[in-house]
Amino acid sequence: MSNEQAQSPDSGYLEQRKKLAQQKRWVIKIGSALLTNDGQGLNRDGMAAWVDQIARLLELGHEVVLVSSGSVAEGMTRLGWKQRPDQLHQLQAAAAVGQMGLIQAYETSFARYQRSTAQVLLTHDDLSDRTRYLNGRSTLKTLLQLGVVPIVNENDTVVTDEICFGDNDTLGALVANVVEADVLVILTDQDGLFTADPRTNPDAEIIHQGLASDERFTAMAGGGGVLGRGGMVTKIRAASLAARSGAATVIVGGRIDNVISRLYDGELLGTLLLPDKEPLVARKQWIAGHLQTHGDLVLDAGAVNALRDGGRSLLPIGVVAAHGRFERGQVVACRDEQGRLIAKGLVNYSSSEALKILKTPSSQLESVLGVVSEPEMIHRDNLVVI
Ligand SMILES: Nc1ncnc2c1ncn2[C@@H]1O[C@H](COP(=O)(O)OP(=O)(O)O)[C@@H](O)[C@H]1O
Ligand SMILES: N[C@@H](CCC(=O)OP(=O)(O)O)C(=O)O
Repeated sequence: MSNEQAQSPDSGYLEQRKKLAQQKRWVIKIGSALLTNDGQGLNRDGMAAWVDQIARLLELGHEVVLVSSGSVAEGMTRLGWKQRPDQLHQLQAAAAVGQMGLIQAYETSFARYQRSTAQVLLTHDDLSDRTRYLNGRSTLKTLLQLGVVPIVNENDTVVTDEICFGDNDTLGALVANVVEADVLVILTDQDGLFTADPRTNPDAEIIHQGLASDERFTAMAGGGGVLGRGGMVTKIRAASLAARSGAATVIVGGRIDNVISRLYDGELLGTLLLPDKEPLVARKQWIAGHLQTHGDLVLDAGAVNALRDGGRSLLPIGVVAAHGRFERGQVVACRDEQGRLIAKGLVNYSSSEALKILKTPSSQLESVLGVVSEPEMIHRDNLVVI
């Protein structure tokens, strides 16, 4: 979605909203705070109402991937647990039990419209591995072509970071990148992003529109509630991740009557965060989407400038230190000497080789390493400046 109007806050809000109806591929993320009926199992009425609206979008020729939380809460109900357990393996067990109920509820609800659903359980690591990423992408795209609604959640049985943090927002953004969605809708328990957390600041005002990269929003965003836990911080970060593949993000209250349909009809609801840079090609999105990198390269000031301003490759001569263990072809973070993240990229040398060629001119690589495959530490085609 284009951002021409994003810079002029007073004009064009409604113009931008009208464009939502033209967006073909939607990723809709429904958060725990909404799905879990204040901890008493799934909010089935809410789910049925969102499904009604999604069915309308599908009927109108749009494609929808649903990213849904709620497995832990449903699992707790099925297991008769009143309190969210502290122990990780119990949370994971609850998620495994509850995922059944979650999928059953969606399956039944979409069946009213003769729509099939598909369960897709992913981890961030799956999306960091190039082969799994490509497999995941083709499966999701095939499901969309078949008119099936993929319902994505984290694979909580095998990962622990996300379940602790309670963050499906990032997963929603990564899925938006994978399927190259046009719009990411994040349904939550507040009407949108406010100037401060409205739970503690009754005077806070809603932000109608902005740029996904605007760092002021991160400062306004606080953590989450009891059931959902990532809070607004993860939603803002998700908007900026989604923007990398050109998707606009709407953060909006899922309890607003007919919210998805009304957004589609161009009503000024929630917060629209627009992408403000050209979308990255798919390979670069995949690199940028890596939340965990395999190691760090520390760059001198000249190398930082060459990457930032010159769009150049990273040469070994500009690398002053290498940390961590990585292999050729893995994603590493590039930092300046103060530790700030500058870029991420696919490295041409393993960590042991990289340590041997720190600050080395490309012409001398062969004498140090014996053989030289590439003169660059990271080629610019494999580098994303952050
Ligand atoms: N600036 C803000 N604007 C709106 N909500 C905010 C803000 N800062 C923090 N929040 C909190 O974020 C919560 C939503 O996030 P979260 O609890 O993780 O929900 P979900 O399960 O939908 O992801 C809200 O209940 C709200 O209290
Ligand atoms: N994957 C887990 C937790 C994910 C979660 O709570 O995320 P969020 O909805 O962003 O607060 C679940 O389905 O319960």
